[in-house]
Amino acid sequence: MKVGIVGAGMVGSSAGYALALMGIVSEIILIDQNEALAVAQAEDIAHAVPFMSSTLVNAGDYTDLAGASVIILAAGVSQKPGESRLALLERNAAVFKVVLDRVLPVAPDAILLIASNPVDIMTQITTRLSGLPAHRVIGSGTILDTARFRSLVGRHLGISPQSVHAYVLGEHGDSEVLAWSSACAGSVPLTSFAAQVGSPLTQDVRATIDHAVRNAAYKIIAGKGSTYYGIGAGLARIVKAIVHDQRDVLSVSMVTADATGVQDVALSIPRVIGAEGVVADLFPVLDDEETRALHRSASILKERADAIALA
Ligand SMILES: NC(=O)C1=CN([C@@H]2O[C@H](COP(=O)(O)OP(=O)(O)OC[C@H]3O[C@@H](n4cnc5c(N)ncnc54)[C@H](O)[C@@H]3O)[C@@H](O)[C@H]2O)C=CC1
Ligand SMILES: CC(=O)C(=O)O
Repeated sequence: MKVGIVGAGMVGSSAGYALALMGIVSEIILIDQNEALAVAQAEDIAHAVPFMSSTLVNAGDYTDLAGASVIILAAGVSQKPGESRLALLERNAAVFKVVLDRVLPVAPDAILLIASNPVDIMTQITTRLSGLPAHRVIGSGTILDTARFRSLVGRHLGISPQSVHAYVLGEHGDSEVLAWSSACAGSVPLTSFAAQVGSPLTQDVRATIDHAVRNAAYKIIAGKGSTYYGIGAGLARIVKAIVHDQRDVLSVSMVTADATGVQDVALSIPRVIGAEGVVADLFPVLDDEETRALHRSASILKERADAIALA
């Protein structure tokens, strides 16, 4: 099973590193307009392989993507400190036009997995430009925000994040929605679990967690310039669900026919992921405030996606 990665910067190389350590694919091809960077990243990652797996890791050009099952698109610019994801739109849309022109002819059957920001709108643009069915163009969406949410709730409750079943919905960005009302720990509603373990989820606790999840990227970028380990692992997790046809429920972005009354908009909800890409959408039960917030998030994304000219 071959996976291509276009954009061998911090995010692309972190995804390649996570995939190589997991050993779930046979071959990884790294491509970048900076060829020397792609070669160096591939060689560095390949040197980790003997400790963990037998994945072949190489730099290549677009023709090497032939036969790839999944292609991760992580090319483009990233945020400067204080800059929003949406501010990257025009620059990364231009990069994707160039990249897709090279990717699609050689790998028409690959599932495209988008990481570049603003990831929801890049997913919408890629769906439009590629002509592929929406379920084969997946944005990493809120997979990372969901991980951040689960991590903080798990710490508060003193349990593993893997026992927290909670999702972040909507935009991977400022308008995202933490779905508290449907969240569980184990099989117990979160509020009840929190009371049982003596760590109640007060309004203050919720506000602190919401702020930390929503602003995690800004904080990390201010401290070290960019974020990459979290999304690298998240991208590898999505690839695993695809290549093993795992039917995992993950919060990812995809063009969605109707999201709280907003039509044809790419955003995240929990979705079932398997070999064909997204095989089912799962609309969580939300309270009124969360529904309003998701509608607002969908409207923001739809407006920006409709406004971008791709000619
Ligand atoms: N979806 C998510 O949760 C996250 C998304 N990101 C996004 O991922 C993207 C990449 O971020 P980083 O890896 O930190 O940036 P980076 O600057 O380290 O890497 C980007 C790479 O893209 C390459 N590139 C640019 N134009 C290209 C083209 N036309 N063809 C081929 N390669 C090209 C550059 O040479 C560079 O190596 C950004 O848009 C960033 O905002 C970052 C973190 C999390
Ligand atoms: C940069 C980014 O999108 C993140 O870390 O969430």
